[in-house]
Amino acid sequence: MKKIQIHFGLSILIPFICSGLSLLSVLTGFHSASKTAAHTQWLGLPFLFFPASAMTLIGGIIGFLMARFFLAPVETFMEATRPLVPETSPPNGHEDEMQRYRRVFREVGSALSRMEARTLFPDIVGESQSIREALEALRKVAPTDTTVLITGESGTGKEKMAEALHKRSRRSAGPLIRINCVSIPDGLLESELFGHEKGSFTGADRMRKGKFELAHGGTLFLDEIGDMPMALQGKLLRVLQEKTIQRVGGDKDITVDVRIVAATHQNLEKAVTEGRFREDLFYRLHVFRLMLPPLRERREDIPFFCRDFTRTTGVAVSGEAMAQLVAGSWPGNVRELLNVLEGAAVFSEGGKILTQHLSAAGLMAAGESGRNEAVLAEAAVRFQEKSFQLDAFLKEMEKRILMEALKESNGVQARAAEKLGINPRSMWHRVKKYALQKDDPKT
Ligand SMILES: Nc1ncnc2c1ncn2[C@@H]1O[C@H](COP(=O)(O)OP(=O)(O)OP(=O)(O)O)[C@@H](O)[C@H]1O
Repeated sequence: MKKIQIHFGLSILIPFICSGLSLLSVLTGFHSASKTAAHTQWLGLPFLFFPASAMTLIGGIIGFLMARFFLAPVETFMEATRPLVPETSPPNGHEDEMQRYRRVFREVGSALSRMEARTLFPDIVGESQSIREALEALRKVAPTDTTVLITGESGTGKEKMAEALHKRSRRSAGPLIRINCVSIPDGLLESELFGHEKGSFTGADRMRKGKFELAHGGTLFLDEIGDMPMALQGKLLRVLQEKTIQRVGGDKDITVDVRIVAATHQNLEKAVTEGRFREDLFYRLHVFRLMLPPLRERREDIPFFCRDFTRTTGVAVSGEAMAQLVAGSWPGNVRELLNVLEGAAVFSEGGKILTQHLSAAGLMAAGESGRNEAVLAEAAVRFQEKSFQLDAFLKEMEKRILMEALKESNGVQARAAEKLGINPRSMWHRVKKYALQKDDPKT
């Protein structure tokens, strides 16, 4: 920067020096003329000034051009790139700058990979932080052959994730074979997994391939792995290590090329400590873990499920019904939500789902314990609406809470007041303010 300033200064100084020198020559000429020549020589003085003014002018033009077309752009460029290339590098300043750039690059990078994950898995609904993280993890692990363990309560989408994983893997052209370890009787599970030779047990009248062989070149989804009998866990571990199987009643090793994705709603760590699950198998499966939280912990996804439901069925969900869905407790998670929507759509006769259709479809009101959580969740959803008005929202909530307390107290205001921790007089005022007597005949 200093260099540029010196250049810029010189471009102004040069014309001044030129004009100074010319003025000096004029004055010298003037001096000699006044000493030696006649008065007529004074007439020649304007001609002496002429070269001086010309030189000043030319110097000025050169200086102006240098500043305008050469130095100024360079200076502007230096100014623009100054933060990238610090002139001086004070230890802390430099470090901060680098940290800032690293952070920006990191943020841009992670935003891009999140966007990529979203576009890679269009079937997975949800925009909550946990779903975004799950999709990002899926994006990373899908193209590898790593064993994946998916955990989460029933209905949280474990199988859905396994399908998405297979679709995005190198094995997508191969089969995705599912087996539910809990729904098959213990005695049959081994033959289901590894197949059997003809005559190996009563009823085995022909050779049958097991799920491992059927999944060759693809993915085997072992659902409810936590419920696999201990004896079979050992055999499964051997297969995972050696990548070969033996059919029941057979002695030939058959090589299988299978990627394992296992799922469970159980707490496997606990099962290991309680001796119900083999520790070595747990570590063999636990290479990459995907944890799906229950729907009640990601209520912000519910409007997205409703939107997806409307997109696929054409049945809209009213704002009030949506609020009620968001407030639900959903022990059956996404499966239950989708069932309620489907049932409500039947009651709505293909129109718009209203709150009465939800109750008809069996949606229970949020229980005592979930109420606060539900109110907060509803606030969070409504807050996203453009027309959100805090005062109106708070009034609506107050009215709903008062009604609820009155209902629970059989319309006895003093009891309702006690429940709500307000004095009876304040209750009376509020009941009057919202004209609750009119709405609730019990009061
Ligand atoms: N994120 C999601 N996006 C779209 N659909 C989902 C999502 N999560 C779950 N579902 C749907 O919810 C239903 C239940 O999901 P899924 O069967 O995958 O759950 P699960 O955790 O495997 O249940 P279970 O443990 O009982 O086998 C399915 O119809 C599935 O398509």
